[in-house]
Amino acid sequence: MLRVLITDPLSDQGIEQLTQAPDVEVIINTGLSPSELLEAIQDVDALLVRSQTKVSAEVIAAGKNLKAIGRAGVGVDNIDIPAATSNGVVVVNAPDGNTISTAEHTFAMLISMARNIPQGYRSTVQGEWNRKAFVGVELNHKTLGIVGLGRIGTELSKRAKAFNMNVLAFDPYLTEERAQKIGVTKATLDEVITSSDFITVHTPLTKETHHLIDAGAFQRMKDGVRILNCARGGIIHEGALYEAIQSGKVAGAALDVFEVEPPGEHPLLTLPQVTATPHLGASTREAQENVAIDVVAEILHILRDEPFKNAVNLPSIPPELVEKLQPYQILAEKLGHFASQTTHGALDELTITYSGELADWDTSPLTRIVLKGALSHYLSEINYVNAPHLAKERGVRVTEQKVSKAQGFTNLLTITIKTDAHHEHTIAGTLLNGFGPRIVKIDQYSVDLQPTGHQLLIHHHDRPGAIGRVGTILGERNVNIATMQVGRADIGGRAIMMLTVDKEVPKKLLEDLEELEEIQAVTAIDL
Ligand SMILES: NC(=O)c1ccc[n+]([C@@H]2O[C@H](COP(=O)([O-])OP(=O)(O)OC[C@H]3O[C@@H](n4cnc5c(N)ncnc54)[C@H](O)[C@@H]3O)[C@@H](O)[C@H]2O)c1
Ligand SMILES: O=C(O)[C@H](O)COP(=O)(O)O
Repeated sequence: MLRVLITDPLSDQGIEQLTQAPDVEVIINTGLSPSELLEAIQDVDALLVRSQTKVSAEVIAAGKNLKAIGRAGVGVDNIDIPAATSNGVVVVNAPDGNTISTAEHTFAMLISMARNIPQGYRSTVQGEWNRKAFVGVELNHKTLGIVGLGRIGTELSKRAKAFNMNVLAFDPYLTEERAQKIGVTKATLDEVITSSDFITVHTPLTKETHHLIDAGAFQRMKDGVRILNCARGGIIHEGALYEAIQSGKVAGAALDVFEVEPPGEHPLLTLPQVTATPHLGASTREAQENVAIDVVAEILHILRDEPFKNAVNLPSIPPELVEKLQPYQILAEKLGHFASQTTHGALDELTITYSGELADWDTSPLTRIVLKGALSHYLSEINYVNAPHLAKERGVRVTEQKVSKAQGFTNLLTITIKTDAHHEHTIAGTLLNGFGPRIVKIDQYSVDLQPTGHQLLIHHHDRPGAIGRVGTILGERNVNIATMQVGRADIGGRAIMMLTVDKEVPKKLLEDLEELEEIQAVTAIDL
Protein backbone atom coordinates (compact mmCIF):
# COMPACT_ATOMS: atom_id res chain seq x y z
CA MET A 1 0.00 0.00 0.00
CA LEU A 2 1.33 3.47 -0.92
CA ARG A 3 1.07 5.98 1.94
CA VAL A 4 0.44 9.64 1.07
CA LEU A 5 0.60 12.30 3.79
CA ILE A 6 -1.27 15.61 3.31
CA THR A 7 -0.16 18.39 5.67
CA ASP A 8 -1.87 21.51 4.25
CA PRO A 9 -5.56 22.06 3.38
CA LEU A 10 -6.21 20.57 -0.08
CA SER A 11 -9.40 20.63 -2.12
CA ASP A 12 -11.73 17.65 -1.69
CA GLN A 13 -11.61 16.85 -5.42
CA GLY A 14 -7.88 16.16 -5.19
CA ILE A 15 -8.21 14.15 -1.99
CA GLU A 16 -11.03 12.06 -3.52
CA GLN A 17 -8.77 11.05 -6.41
CA LEU A 18 -6.38 9.66 -3.82
CA THR A 19 -8.91 7.97 -1.55
CA GLN A 20 -10.48 6.25 -4.55
CA ALA A 21 -7.14 4.78 -5.60
CA PRO A 22 -7.12 1.14 -4.41
CA ASP A 23 -3.37 1.10 -3.81
CA VAL A 24 -3.20 4.30 -1.72
CA GLU A 25 -3.63 5.01 1.97
CA VAL A 26 -4.29 8.72 2.64
CA ILE A 27 -3.19 10.36 5.88
CA ILE A 28 -4.48 13.91 6.43
CA ASN A 29 -2.65 15.73 9.20
CA THR A 30 -2.66 19.51 8.86
CA GLY A 31 -1.10 22.10 11.17
CA LEU A 32 1.72 19.85 12.37
CA SER A 33 4.57 21.30 14.44
CA PRO A 34 8.08 20.75 12.97
CA SER A 35 8.73 17.86 15.37
CA GLU A 36 5.34 16.28 14.62
CA LEU A 37 6.12 16.51 10.90
CA LEU A 38 9.46 14.74 11.43
CA GLU A 39 7.55 11.93 13.11
CA ALA A 40 4.69 11.80 10.59
CA ILE A 41 6.92 11.70 7.49
CA GLN A 42 8.88 8.64 8.57
CA ASP A 43 7.06 5.88 6.71
CA VAL A 44 5.19 7.71 3.93
CA ASP A 45 5.83 7.39 0.19
CA ALA A 46 4.68 10.87 -0.76
CA LEU A 47 4.01 14.21 0.91
CA LEU A 48 1.45 16.72 -0.36
CA VAL A 49 1.73 20.36 0.74
CA ARG A 50 0.82 23.95 -0.12
CA SER A 51 2.91 26.90 1.09
CA GLN A 52 2.49 26.50 4.86
CA THR A 53 4.41 23.29 5.51
CA LYS A 54 8.16 23.90 5.64
CA VAL A 55 9.75 20.88 4.00
CA SER A 56 13.31 21.25 5.25
CA ALA A 57 16.34 19.06 4.55
CA GLU A 58 15.77 17.50 7.98
CA VAL A 59 12.18 16.59 7.09
CA ILE A 60 13.27 15.09 3.77
CA ALA A 61 16.04 13.08 5.43
CA ALA A 62 13.53 11.77 7.98
CA GLY A 63 11.30 10.44 5.19
CA LYS A 64 13.03 7.11 4.76
CA ASN A 65 10.46 5.88 2.19
CA LEU A 66 9.80 9.28 0.67
CA LYS A 67 9.74 9.20 -3.15
CA ALA A 68 7.81 12.32 -4.06
CA ILE A 69 6.75 15.71 -2.71
CA GLY A 70 3.76 17.36 -4.36
CA ARG A 71 3.17 21.12 -4.12
CA ALA A 72 -0.46 22.04 -4.82
CA GLY A 73 0.45 25.43 -6.25
CA VAL A 74 3.38 27.25 -7.87
CA GLY A 75 6.04 28.44 -5.39
CA VAL A 76 8.35 25.74 -4.07
CA ASP A 77 10.36 28.07 -1.85
CA ASN A 78 9.03 26.20 1.23
CA ILE A 79 10.67 22.97 -0.02
CA ASP A 80 14.41 22.33 0.16
CA ILE A 81 14.83 21.32 -3.49
CA PRO A 82 18.59 20.51 -3.37
CA ALA A 83 17.95 18.26 -0.36
CA ALA A 84 15.11 16.52 -2.19
CA THR A 85 17.30 16.01 -5.25
CA SER A 86 20.21 14.62 -3.31
CA ASN A 87 17.83 12.28 -1.45
CA GLY A 88 16.36 11.11 -4.76
CA VAL A 89 12.96 12.61 -3.98
CA VAL A 90 11.03 14.00 -6.96
CA VAL A 91 9.35 17.35 -6.36
CA VAL A 92 6.33 18.18 -8.53
CA ASN A 93 4.19 21.30 -8.53
CA ALA A 94 1.02 22.52 -10.22
CA PRO A 95 2.22 25.66 -12.02
CA ASP A 96 -0.82 26.57 -14.10
CA GLY A 97 -3.86 25.98 -11.91
CA ASN A 98 -3.84 29.17 -9.86
CA THR A 99 -2.59 31.72 -12.41
CA ILE A 100 -5.98 33.30 -13.16
CA SER A 101 -7.04 33.42 -9.50
CA THR A 102 -3.82 35.16 -8.48
CA ALA A 103 -3.98 37.65 -11.37
CA GLU A 104 -7.61 38.41 -10.45
CA HIS A 105 -6.72 38.81 -6.78
CA THR A 106 -3.90 41.20 -7.64
CA PHE A 107 -6.22 43.22 -9.83
CA ALA A 108 -8.88 43.27 -7.10
CA MET A 109 -6.28 44.63 -4.68
CA LEU A 110 -5.16 47.20 -7.25
CA ILE A 111 -8.64 48.61 -7.77
CA SER A 112 -9.56 48.53 -4.11
CA MET A 113 -6.32 50.33 -3.24
CA ALA A 114 -6.91 52.99 -5.91
CA ARG A 115 -10.40 53.65 -4.56
CA ASN A 116 -9.70 53.17 -0.82
CA ILE A 117 -12.38 50.50 -0.60
CA PRO A 118 -11.06 48.69 2.52
CA GLN A 119 -10.53 52.00 4.36
CA GLY A 120 -13.95 53.32 3.26
CA TYR A 121 -15.65 50.11 4.34
CA ARG A 122 -13.96 50.15 7.76
CA SER A 123 -15.00 53.76 8.35
CA THR A 124 -18.58 53.23 7.14
CA VAL A 125 -19.26 50.20 9.34
CA GLN A 126 -17.95 52.24 12.27
CA GLY A 127 -20.88 54.62 11.67
CA GLU A 128 -18.95 57.38 9.86
CA TRP A 129 -19.91 58.93 6.52
CA ASN A 130 -16.56 60.44 5.54
CA ARG A 131 -16.63 61.13 1.81
CA LYS A 132 -13.68 63.54 1.82
CA ALA A 133 -11.16 61.22 3.46
CA PHE A 134 -11.28 58.54 0.77
CA VAL A 135 -10.85 60.33 -2.53
CA GLY A 136 -9.12 57.86 -4.84
CA VAL A 137 -7.42 57.84 -8.24
CA GLU A 138 -8.54 56.45 -11.60
CA LEU A 139 -6.71 53.62 -13.33
CA ASN A 140 -7.50 55.09 -16.76
CA HIS A 141 -4.23 56.20 -18.51
CA LYS A 142 -2.14 55.40 -15.41
CA THR A 143 1.05 53.38 -15.78
CA LEU A 144 1.25 49.94 -14.23
CA GLY A 145 4.81 48.62 -13.85
CA ILE A 146 5.03 44.83 -13.73
CA VAL A 147 8.22 43.20 -12.47
CA GLY A 148 8.14 39.58 -13.69
CA LEU A 149 6.02 38.95 -16.79
CA GLY A 150 5.47 35.22 -16.34
CA ARG A 151 2.12 33.46 -16.14
CA ILE A 152 0.54 35.74 -13.53
CA GLY A 153 2.21 38.97 -14.70
CA THR A 154 0.95 38.33 -18.25
CA GLU A 155 -2.63 37.65 -17.14
CA LEU A 156 -2.53 40.77 -14.97
CA SER A 157 -1.34 42.87 -17.91
CA LYS A 158 -4.44 41.83 -19.91
CA ARG A 159 -6.72 43.01 -17.12
CA ALA A 160 -4.84 46.29 -16.76
CA LYS A 161 -5.09 46.97 -20.49
CA ALA A 162 -8.84 46.38 -20.34
CA PHE A 163 -8.90 49.28 -17.85
CA ASN A 164 -6.95 51.43 -20.31
CA MET A 165 -3.74 51.40 -18.30
CA ASN A 166 -0.28 51.68 -19.91
CA VAL A 167 1.69 48.61 -18.96
CA LEU A 168 5.48 48.68 -18.54
CA ALA A 169 7.06 45.28 -17.93
CA PHE A 170 10.48 44.23 -16.79
CA ASP A 171 11.49 40.59 -17.09
CA PRO A 172 14.95 39.37 -18.07
CA TYR A 173 13.32 36.91 -20.47
CA LEU A 174 11.02 39.39 -22.13
CA THR A 175 11.91 40.01 -25.75
CA GLU A 176 10.62 42.93 -27.80
CA GLU A 177 8.64 40.51 -29.95
CA ARG A 178 6.81 38.92 -27.00
CA ALA A 179 6.17 42.30 -25.38
CA GLN A 180 4.53 43.48 -28.61
CA LYS A 181 2.45 40.31 -28.84
CA ILE A 182 1.16 40.77 -25.29
CA GLY A 183 0.74 44.51 -25.85
CA VAL A 184 3.01 45.79 -23.10
CA THR A 185 6.06 48.06 -23.25
CA LYS A 186 9.31 46.24 -22.53
CA ALA A 187 11.22 48.25 -19.94
CA THR A 188 14.25 48.08 -17.72
CA LEU A 189 13.78 47.65 -13.99
CA ASP A 190 14.80 51.27 -13.56
CA GLU A 191 12.20 52.47 -16.08
CA VAL A 192 9.51 50.51 -14.25
CA ILE A 193 10.65 52.00 -10.96
CA THR A 194 10.89 55.61 -12.10
CA SER A 195 7.88 55.82 -14.45
CA SER A 196 5.06 53.81 -12.87
CA ASP A 197 2.03 54.98 -10.91
CA PHE A 198 1.47 51.42 -9.65
CA ILE A 199 4.22 48.80 -9.27
CA THR A 200 3.50 45.11 -8.82
CA VAL A 201 5.95 42.21 -8.47
CA HIS A 202 5.32 38.73 -9.91
CA THR A 203 8.69 36.98 -9.71
CA PRO A 204 9.66 33.96 -7.67
CA LEU A 205 11.58 34.71 -4.47
CA THR A 206 15.21 33.97 -5.32
CA LYS A 207 18.60 35.30 -4.22
CA GLU A 208 18.27 37.87 -7.05
CA THR A 209 14.75 39.02 -6.28
CA HIS A 210 15.21 39.14 -2.51
CA HIS A 211 14.77 42.82 -1.58
CA LEU A 212 14.68 43.73 -5.29
CA ILE A 213 12.55 46.70 -4.29
CA ASP A 214 14.57 48.39 -1.56
CA ALA A 215 15.04 51.87 -0.07
CA GLY A 216 17.05 53.04 -3.11
CA ALA A 217 14.26 51.89 -5.45
CA PHE A 218 11.58 53.68 -3.42
CA GLN A 219 13.61 56.91 -3.55
CA ARG A 220 13.61 56.82 -7.36
CA MET A 221 9.86 56.23 -7.65
CA LYS A 222 7.24 58.84 -8.56
CA ASP A 223 5.70 60.63 -5.60
CA GLY A 224 2.40 59.00 -4.69
CA VAL A 225 3.26 55.62 -6.25
CA ARG A 226 1.19 52.61 -5.13
CA ILE A 227 2.82 49.20 -4.53
CA LEU A 228 1.51 45.63 -4.73
CA ASN A 229 2.98 42.29 -3.71
CA CYS A 230 0.93 39.18 -4.41
CA ALA A 231 4.00 37.04 -5.20
CA ARG A 232 6.28 36.39 -2.23
CA GLY A 233 7.18 38.24 0.94
CA GLY A 234 10.79 39.41 0.80
CA ILE A 235 10.81 40.64 -2.82
CA ILE A 236 9.94 44.07 -1.41
CA HIS A 237 11.97 45.26 1.60
CA GLU A 238 9.28 45.65 4.25
CA GLY A 239 11.22 48.14 6.40
CA ALA A 240 11.95 50.34 3.38
CA LEU A 241 8.29 50.19 2.34
CA TYR A 242 7.26 51.30 5.83
CA GLU A 243 9.64 54.29 5.67
CA ALA A 244 8.51 55.19 2.15
CA ILE A 245 4.86 55.24 3.23
CA GLN A 246 5.67 57.29 6.35
CA SER A 247 7.58 59.82 4.25
CA GLY A 248 4.63 60.21 1.87
CA LYS A 249 6.57 58.86 -1.15
CA VAL A 250 4.29 55.82 -1.36
CA ALA A 251 0.56 56.56 -1.26
CA GLY A 252 -0.57 52.99 -0.71
CA ALA A 253 0.48 49.37 -0.56
CA ALA A 254 -1.54 46.20 -1.08
CA LEU A 255 0.09 43.06 0.27
CA ASP A 256 -1.02 39.45 0.02
CA VAL A 257 2.28 38.03 1.24
CA PHE A 258 4.82 38.77 3.98
CA GLU A 259 8.41 37.78 4.75
CA VAL A 260 7.16 35.88 7.78
CA GLU A 261 3.67 34.43 7.59
CA PRO A 262 1.51 35.00 9.51
CA PRO A 263 2.99 38.50 10.01
CA GLY A 264 1.53 39.01 13.51
CA GLU A 265 1.68 42.59 14.82
CA HIS A 266 3.59 43.91 11.83
CA PRO A 267 4.45 47.67 11.67
CA LEU A 268 3.11 47.84 8.09
CA LEU A 269 -0.30 46.70 9.31
CA THR A 270 -0.53 49.74 11.61
CA LEU A 271 -0.49 52.11 8.61
CA PRO A 272 -3.87 53.21 7.19
CA GLN A 273 -2.35 53.27 3.66
CA VAL A 274 -1.71 49.51 3.78
CA THR A 275 -4.30 46.92 2.81
CA ALA A 276 -3.55 43.26 3.28
CA THR A 277 -4.94 39.79 2.72
CA PRO A 278 -3.69 36.55 4.30
CA HIS A 279 -1.97 34.99 1.24
CA LEU A 280 -5.26 34.58 -0.61
CA GLY A 281 -3.99 34.82 -4.21
CA ALA A 282 -4.69 31.18 -4.98
CA SER A 283 -7.60 30.80 -2.58
CA THR A 284 -10.51 30.28 -4.94
CA ARG A 285 -12.59 27.15 -5.34
CA GLU A 286 -11.42 26.86 -8.95
CA ALA A 287 -7.71 27.32 -8.30
CA GLN A 288 -7.70 24.92 -5.39
CA GLU A 289 -9.53 22.28 -7.40
CA ASN A 290 -7.15 22.75 -10.35
CA VAL A 291 -3.93 22.55 -8.35
CA ALA A 292 -5.06 19.66 -6.15
CA ILE A 293 -6.26 17.58 -9.12
CA ASP A 294 -3.09 18.34 -11.10
CA VAL A 295 -0.66 17.56 -8.31
CA VAL A 296 -2.45 14.41 -7.13
CA ALA A 297 -2.40 13.03 -10.70
CA GLU A 298 1.33 13.71 -10.84
CA ILE A 299 1.99 12.04 -7.48
CA LEU A 300 0.05 8.93 -8.53
CA HIS A 301 2.04 8.75 -11.78
CA ILE A 302 5.35 8.98 -9.90
CA LEU A 303 4.40 6.38 -7.30
CA ARG A 304 3.20 4.03 -10.05
CA ASP A 305 6.29 4.58 -12.20
CA GLU A 306 4.29 6.24 -14.97
CA PRO A 307 5.44 9.31 -16.98
CA PHE A 308 4.79 12.70 -15.37
CA LYS A 309 5.45 16.26 -16.52
CA ASN A 310 5.85 18.88 -13.81
CA ALA A 311 8.99 17.69 -12.03
CA VAL A 312 10.92 20.55 -10.51
CA ASN A 313 14.11 18.60 -9.97
CA LEU A 314 14.28 15.46 -12.09
CA PRO A 315 16.36 14.86 -15.21
CA SER A 316 14.56 12.74 -17.75
CA ILE A 317 16.80 10.57 -19.89
CA PRO A 318 15.73 7.45 -21.83
CA PRO A 319 17.10 4.40 -19.97
CA GLU A 320 19.38 3.21 -22.79
CA LEU A 321 21.14 6.57 -22.86
CA VAL A 322 21.45 7.03 -19.11
CA GLU A 323 24.84 5.45 -18.75
CA LYS A 324 26.39 7.33 -21.68
CA LEU A 325 24.95 10.73 -20.98
CA GLN A 326 24.89 10.79 -17.19
CA PRO A 327 28.48 12.04 -16.82
CA TYR A 328 27.62 14.99 -19.08
CA GLN A 329 24.59 16.10 -17.06
CA ILE A 330 26.54 18.24 -14.62
CA LEU A 331 28.63 19.75 -17.42
CA ALA A 332 25.51 20.62 -19.44
CA GLU A 333 23.68 22.24 -16.53
CA LYS A 334 26.72 24.17 -15.30
CA LEU A 335 27.55 25.48 -18.78
CA GLY A 336 23.97 26.71 -19.22
CA HIS A 337 24.00 28.30 -15.79
CA PHE A 338 27.39 29.90 -16.37
CA ALA A 339 26.38 31.26 -19.77
CA SER A 340 23.15 32.84 -18.47
CA GLN A 341 24.93 34.52 -15.56
CA THR A 342 27.53 36.08 -17.84
CA THR A 343 25.17 37.37 -20.54
CA HIS A 344 23.37 40.71 -20.70
CA GLY A 345 19.87 41.19 -22.12
CA ALA A 346 16.90 38.95 -22.81
CA LEU A 347 17.79 35.58 -24.27
CA ASP A 348 16.94 35.49 -27.99
CA GLU A 349 18.85 32.51 -29.32
CA LEU A 350 20.73 29.59 -27.84
CA THR A 351 22.85 27.31 -29.99
CA ILE A 352 24.21 24.11 -28.50
CA THR A 353 26.98 22.39 -30.46
CA TYR A 354 27.85 18.79 -29.65
CA SER A 355 31.28 17.80 -30.96
CA GLY A 356 33.37 14.63 -30.92
CA GLU A 357 31.80 11.47 -29.51
CA LEU A 358 28.80 13.46 -28.30
CA ALA A 359 27.82 14.09 -31.91
CA ASP A 360 26.96 10.40 -32.39
CA TRP A 361 24.35 10.23 -29.60
CA ASP A 362 20.79 11.43 -29.11
CA THR A 363 21.69 14.54 -27.15
CA SER A 364 18.15 15.95 -26.76
CA PRO A 365 18.10 15.13 -23.01
CA LEU A 366 21.31 17.17 -22.64
CA THR A 367 19.75 20.05 -24.55
CA ARG A 368 16.94 20.12 -21.98
CA ILE A 369 19.53 20.17 -19.22
CA VAL A 370 21.48 23.03 -20.83
CA LEU A 371 18.20 24.95 -21.19
CA LYS A 372 17.26 24.25 -17.61
CA GLY A 373 20.66 25.55 -16.52
CA ALA A 374 20.38 28.64 -18.72
CA LEU A 375 16.84 29.54 -17.67
CA SER A 376 16.99 28.56 -14.00
CA HIS A 377 18.82 31.78 -13.20
CA TYR A 378 15.45 33.52 -13.60
CA LEU A 379 12.73 30.86 -13.50
CA SER A 380 12.72 29.07 -10.18
CA GLU A 381 9.98 26.64 -11.22
CA ILE A 382 11.80 25.42 -14.32
CA ASN A 383 12.59 21.73 -14.65
CA TYR A 384 14.09 19.38 -17.21
CA VAL A 385 10.66 18.53 -18.49
CA ASN A 386 9.24 22.01 -18.96
CA ALA A 387 12.49 23.79 -19.97
CA PRO A 388 11.94 23.56 -23.77
CA HIS A 389 8.32 24.62 -23.37
CA LEU A 390 9.22 27.65 -21.22
CA ALA A 391 12.01 28.62 -23.63
CA LYS A 392 9.57 28.50 -26.55
CA GLU A 393 6.95 30.42 -24.59
CA ARG A 394 9.54 33.14 -24.01
CA GLY A 395 10.48 33.27 -27.69
CA VAL A 396 13.97 31.77 -27.22
CA ARG A 397 15.15 30.03 -30.41
CA VAL A 398 17.04 26.85 -29.56
CA THR A 399 19.28 25.12 -32.12
CA GLU A 400 21.26 21.89 -31.76
CA GLN A 401 24.31 21.32 -33.96
CA LYS A 402 26.50 18.26 -34.33
CA VAL A 403 30.14 18.40 -35.43
CA SER A 404 32.18 15.21 -35.48
CA LYS A 405 35.53 16.96 -34.88
CA ALA A 406 36.07 18.35 -31.38
CA GLN A 407 39.07 20.66 -31.78
CA GLY A 408 41.55 18.75 -29.63
CA PHE A 409 39.00 17.21 -27.23
CA THR A 410 37.32 13.81 -27.44
CA ASN A 411 34.07 15.59 -26.64
CA LEU A 412 33.11 19.25 -26.52
CA LEU A 413 29.86 20.97 -25.61
CA THR A 414 29.65 24.56 -26.82
CA ILE A 415 26.88 27.02 -25.98
CA THR A 416 26.40 30.26 -27.87
CA ILE A 417 23.90 32.73 -26.53
CA LYS A 418 22.54 35.75 -28.38
CA THR A 419 20.45 38.34 -26.60
CA ASP A 420 18.23 41.18 -27.72
CA ALA A 421 20.93 43.53 -26.37
CA HIS A 422 23.08 42.29 -29.33
CA HIS A 423 25.33 40.45 -26.91
CA GLU A 424 26.83 37.21 -28.21
CA HIS A 425 28.62 34.95 -25.82
CA THR A 426 30.21 31.52 -26.23
CA ILE A 427 31.26 29.07 -23.59
CA ALA A 428 32.54 25.54 -24.09
CA GLY A 429 33.18 22.64 -21.77
CA THR A 430 34.41 19.09 -21.86
CA LEU A 431 34.48 16.03 -19.67
CA LEU A 432 38.10 15.23 -18.89
CA ASN A 433 38.79 11.63 -18.04
CA GLY A 434 39.54 11.47 -14.31
CA PHE A 435 38.96 15.22 -13.78
CA GLY A 436 35.23 15.55 -14.49
CA PRO A 437 33.61 18.58 -16.12
CA ARG A 438 35.79 21.54 -17.14
CA ILE A 439 35.07 24.84 -18.82
CA VAL A 440 37.68 25.17 -21.55
CA LYS A 441 36.65 28.25 -23.50
CA ILE A 442 35.03 31.58 -22.68
CA ASP A 443 34.47 33.55 -25.89
CA GLN A 444 37.88 33.74 -27.62
CA TYR A 445 39.83 32.85 -24.44
CA SER A 446 41.08 29.34 -23.62
CA VAL A 447 40.72 28.44 -19.92
CA ASP A 448 40.69 25.32 -17.76
CA LEU A 449 38.14 25.76 -15.06
CA GLN A 450 36.23 23.49 -12.71
CA PRO A 451 32.61 24.69 -12.91
CA THR A 452 31.83 24.84 -9.23
CA GLY A 453 31.50 27.31 -6.34
CA HIS A 454 31.84 31.09 -6.46
CA GLN A 455 33.59 32.52 -9.50
CA LEU A 456 34.51 35.99 -10.70
CA LEU A 457 34.78 36.75 -14.41
CA ILE A 458 36.74 39.97 -14.86
CA HIS A 459 37.21 41.65 -18.23
CA HIS A 460 40.23 43.95 -18.13
CA HIS A 461 42.98 45.62 -20.13
CA ASP A 462 46.18 43.60 -20.22
CA ARG A 463 48.42 45.99 -18.23
CA PRO A 464 51.10 45.41 -15.61
CA GLY A 465 49.66 45.58 -12.08
CA ALA A 466 46.01 44.88 -13.01
CA ILE A 467 46.03 41.36 -11.60
CA GLY A 468 47.88 42.49 -8.46
CA ARG A 469 45.38 45.27 -7.75
CA VAL A 470 42.45 42.87 -8.01
CA GLY A 471 44.24 40.41 -5.69
CA THR A 472 45.00 43.18 -3.19
CA ILE A 473 41.41 44.43 -3.03
CA LEU A 474 40.04 40.92 -2.56
CA GLY A 475 42.68 40.14 0.08
CA GLU A 476 41.96 43.36 1.98
CA ARG A 477 38.28 42.36 2.16
CA ASN A 478 39.12 38.87 3.33
CA VAL A 479 38.06 37.11 0.11
CA ASN A 480 40.41 34.22 -0.49
CA ILE A 481 41.31 33.35 -4.08
CA ALA A 482 41.37 29.58 -4.57
CA THR A 483 42.36 29.55 -8.26
CA MET A 484 43.07 32.15 -10.88
CA GLN A 485 43.45 32.06 -14.65
CA VAL A 486 44.24 34.76 -17.11
CA GLY A 487 43.62 34.83 -20.82
CA ARG A 488 44.24 37.60 -23.33
CA ALA A 489 43.39 38.27 -26.93
CA ASP A 490 46.73 40.06 -27.60
CA ILE A 491 49.54 41.69 -25.60
CA GLY A 492 48.31 44.93 -24.02
CA GLY A 493 44.80 44.31 -25.37
CA ARG A 494 41.60 42.87 -23.99
CA ALA A 495 41.94 40.13 -21.40
CA ILE A 496 39.99 38.14 -18.83
CA MET A 497 40.71 36.92 -15.32
CA MET A 498 38.75 33.97 -14.03
CA LEU A 499 38.92 33.60 -10.27
CA THR A 500 37.47 30.93 -8.00
CA VAL A 501 36.93 32.46 -4.56
CA ASP A 502 36.05 30.83 -1.26
CA LYS A 503 32.93 32.85 -0.53
CA GLU A 504 30.27 34.93 -2.18
CA VAL A 505 31.61 38.37 -3.15
CA PRO A 506 29.47 41.25 -1.80
CA LYS A 507 27.94 43.62 -4.36
CA LYS A 508 29.90 46.59 -2.98
CA LEU A 509 33.20 44.79 -3.54
CA LEU A 510 32.22 44.04 -7.16
CA GLU A 511 31.50 47.74 -7.64
CA ASP A 512 34.85 48.69 -6.09
CA LEU A 513 36.68 46.32 -8.45
CA GLU A 514 34.84 47.83 -11.41
CA GLU A 515 36.14 51.27 -10.38
CA LEU A 516 39.74 50.21 -11.07
CA GLU A 517 40.96 51.96 -14.21
CA GLU A 518 42.01 48.81 -16.06
CA ILE A 519 38.85 46.84 -15.25
CA GLN A 520 36.01 46.85 -17.76
CA ALA A 521 33.47 44.56 -16.12
CA VAL A 522 33.17 42.19 -13.19
CA THR A 523 30.60 39.40 -13.05
CA ALA A 524 30.00 37.15 -10.06
CA ILE A 525 28.95 33.63 -10.98
CA ASP A 526 27.48 31.12 -8.62
CA LEU A 527 27.78 27.52 -9.71
N1 LIG B 1 -0.21 35.08 -3.61
C1 LIG B 1 -0.40 33.85 -4.00
O1 LIG B 1 -1.20 33.14 -3.45
C2 LIG B 1 0.36 33.32 -5.18
C3 LIG B 1 -0.28 32.41 -6.05
C4 LIG B 1 0.43 31.91 -7.13
C5 LIG B 1 1.76 32.29 -7.34
N2 LIG B 1 2.33 33.13 -6.46
C6 LIG B 1 3.71 33.56 -6.67
O2 LIG B 1 3.74 34.42 -7.79
C7 LIG B 1 5.02 34.38 -8.40
C8 LIG B 1 4.88 34.30 -9.92
O3 LIG B 1 4.18 33.13 -10.29
P1 LIG B 1 4.03 32.74 -11.85
O4 LIG B 1 3.16 31.53 -11.88
O5 LIG B 1 3.66 33.93 -12.64
O6 LIG B 1 5.53 32.31 -12.15
P2 LIG B 1 6.30 32.34 -13.57
O7 LIG B 1 7.49 31.46 -13.40
O8 LIG B 1 5.35 32.05 -14.68
O9 LIG B 1 6.77 33.85 -13.70
C9 LIG B 1 7.81 34.42 -12.97
C10 LIG B 1 8.51 35.43 -13.87
O10 LIG B 1 9.45 36.16 -13.10
C11 LIG B 1 10.56 36.46 -13.96
N3 LIG B 1 11.74 36.80 -13.17
C12 LIG B 1 12.60 35.98 -12.51
N4 LIG B 1 13.57 36.71 -11.93
C13 LIG B 1 13.32 38.00 -12.23
C14 LIG B 1 13.94 39.23 -11.89
N5 LIG B 1 15.06 39.26 -11.16
N6 LIG B 1 13.40 40.38 -12.35
C15 LIG B 1 12.27 40.36 -13.10
N7 LIG B 1 11.63 39.22 -13.46
C16 LIG B 1 12.15 38.07 -13.01
C17 LIG B 1 10.75 35.18 -14.77
O11 LIG B 1 11.47 35.42 -15.97
C18 LIG B 1 9.30 34.76 -15.03
O12 LIG B 1 8.84 35.23 -16.28
C19 LIG B 1 5.73 33.19 -7.74
O13 LIG B 1 6.57 33.70 -6.72
C20 LIG B 1 4.63 32.42 -7.10
O14 LIG B 1 5.03 31.64 -6.03
C21 LIG B 1 1.66 33.68 -5.40
O1 LIG C 1 2.88 29.79 -4.94
C1 LIG C 1 1.67 29.58 -4.89
O2 LIG C 1 1.08 28.73 -5.59
C2 LIG C 1 0.85 30.45 -4.00
O3 LIG C 1 1.62 31.20 -3.14
C3 LIG C 1 -0.27 29.75 -3.31
O4 LIG C 1 0.06 29.32 -2.01
P1 LIG C 1 -1.02 28.49 -1.18
O5 LIG C 1 -1.14 27.17 -1.84
O6 LIG C 1 -0.49 28.36 0.20
O7 LIG C 1 -2.30 29.25 -1.23
